[in-house]
Amino acid sequence: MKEIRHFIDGEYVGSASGRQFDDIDPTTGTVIARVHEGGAAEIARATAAARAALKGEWGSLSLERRCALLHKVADGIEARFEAFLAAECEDTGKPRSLASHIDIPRGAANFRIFADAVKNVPTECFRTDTPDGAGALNYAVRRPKGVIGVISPWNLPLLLMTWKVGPALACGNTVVVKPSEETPQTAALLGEVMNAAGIPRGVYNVVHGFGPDSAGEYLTRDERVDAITFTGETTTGTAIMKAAAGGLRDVSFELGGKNPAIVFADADLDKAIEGTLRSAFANCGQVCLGTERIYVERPLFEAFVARLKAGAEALRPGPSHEASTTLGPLISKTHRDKVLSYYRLAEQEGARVITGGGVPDMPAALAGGFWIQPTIWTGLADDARVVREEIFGPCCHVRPFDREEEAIALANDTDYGLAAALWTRDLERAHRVAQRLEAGIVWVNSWFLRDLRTPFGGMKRSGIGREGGVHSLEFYTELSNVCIKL
Ligand SMILES: NC(=O)c1ccc[n+]([C@@H]2O[C@H](COP(=O)([O-])OP(=O)(O)OC[C@H]3O[C@@H](n4cnc5c(N)ncnc54)[C@H](O)[C@@H]3O)[C@@H](O)[C@H]2O)c1
Ligand SMILES: O=C/C=C/C=C(\O)C(=O)O
Repeated sequence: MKEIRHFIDGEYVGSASGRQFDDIDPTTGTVIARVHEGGAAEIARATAAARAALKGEWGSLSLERRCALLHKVADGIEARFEAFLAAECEDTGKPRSLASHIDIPRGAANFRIFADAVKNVPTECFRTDTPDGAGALNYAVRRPKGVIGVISPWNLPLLLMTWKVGPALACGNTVVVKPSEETPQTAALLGEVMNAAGIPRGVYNVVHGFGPDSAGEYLTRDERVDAITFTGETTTGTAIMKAAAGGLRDVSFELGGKNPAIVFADADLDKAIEGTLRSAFANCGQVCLGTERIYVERPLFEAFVARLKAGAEALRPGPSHEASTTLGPLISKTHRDKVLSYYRLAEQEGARVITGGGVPDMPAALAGGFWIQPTIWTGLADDARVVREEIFGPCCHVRPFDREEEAIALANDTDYGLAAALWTRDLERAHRVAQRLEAGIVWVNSWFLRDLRTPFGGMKRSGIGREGGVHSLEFYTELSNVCIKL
């Protein structure tokens, strides 16, 4: 049985308590590894190592050298592409075709983009007039924030963890990562790549465990942590904010969503269907940017629903490695029970089930997996819980609209504000509507098309702050202003 240990101060270590938990394969429900559960002792060791590294070789490296090392980390991920791909697919059950195009390549990209950005983003300088006429110079300088606590979710484990670790290290910080208890493997594997790349010990640390009363909560309360960057559920964000408040630690939150798509009658139907099938069902609907509410202009509504139904029913559940697999399972039995409870709720709330609504028949070898049918509903009221609450599964509700103003009001009628998609050939309308949608990211005639230099994050209950490009540098550094009297 594989054993997954913490990575602290450049070494793999077990838990002082000896406590361990199971890592489960979501395609079969079988145990694939035993994982050490970190507690206060492991968090203390990791944060001490991270603090010490700031004062050691890492803290005195030149910017050029630090960025060169981060490119070597990216090289290391690419050199061990198959190992990362196998680990990610084993932990999540997602199709290899998905992880090989999205998750693992972005693991490397998240180091490269910030190793380059940090060298090319200027800080401001002002020449200031003074009464004596000699003037003064005011210029800003960036310094690392210190030790960053990184808490990441299970849906895109390597991508979302490195989306935080990349910029944090590029800015000269050190990190303590608490990956999701559901998906420990790629965070652990990255420790080997860090050592091989020559990243000094203590710069990258990983402590496995859960949230409350476990590694996650201890990390958010540790006095040696200077800031917390978290990706996960909105309710968890609230708990972390309370824990971080004690030490007045800065937070960056990427939280939940209930993202809308608006499809106008003039949209390219083929493109709108292709994009919406991905945004509703990719990663078995476990993407925070995914679409769970779809609004279609009435003349196109019936045709759109029919095409979406056909696309959903063409998805093939199966093991990650099979090329024919286009739909993986949900991450856990607990999460599947949650999504199935919404499937039942939808019918109680009066939904018309266009397709799905249950669990597919799977071959005996996969019968223990957390499989679920992609599901499409129509006919629900705008205040139905299924239309308002994040489900985080392969399901969506489709509703017709008649006027542009109505579509904007419906799309914005949510407590969240993470992402939105808009499909129309009328570019004036695209600009007009996109700028009125209350979402951090709006895609027009596309979805999940990512430029890592752009601001990324949500408003309302979808998050605090933006990361991406210069926005990550804003969070992972402290700015000082120096005023020189000339
Ligand atoms: N906005 C984004 O970019 C984004 C991206 C991916 C996922 N998400 C959201 O994440 C959720 C799914 O992921 P999840 O189920 O892993 O989320 P989650 O909030 O249950 O857990 C996320 C991480 O937080 C840890 N955690 C839980 N409680 C904690 C606590 N009290 N203190 C410290 N750590 C704690 C977990 O162990 C895990 O590592 C969905 O709501 C999804 O929308 C958002
Ligand atoms: O499930 C949510 C996906 C988030 C994706 C990113 O954070 C990204 O593409 O940088």
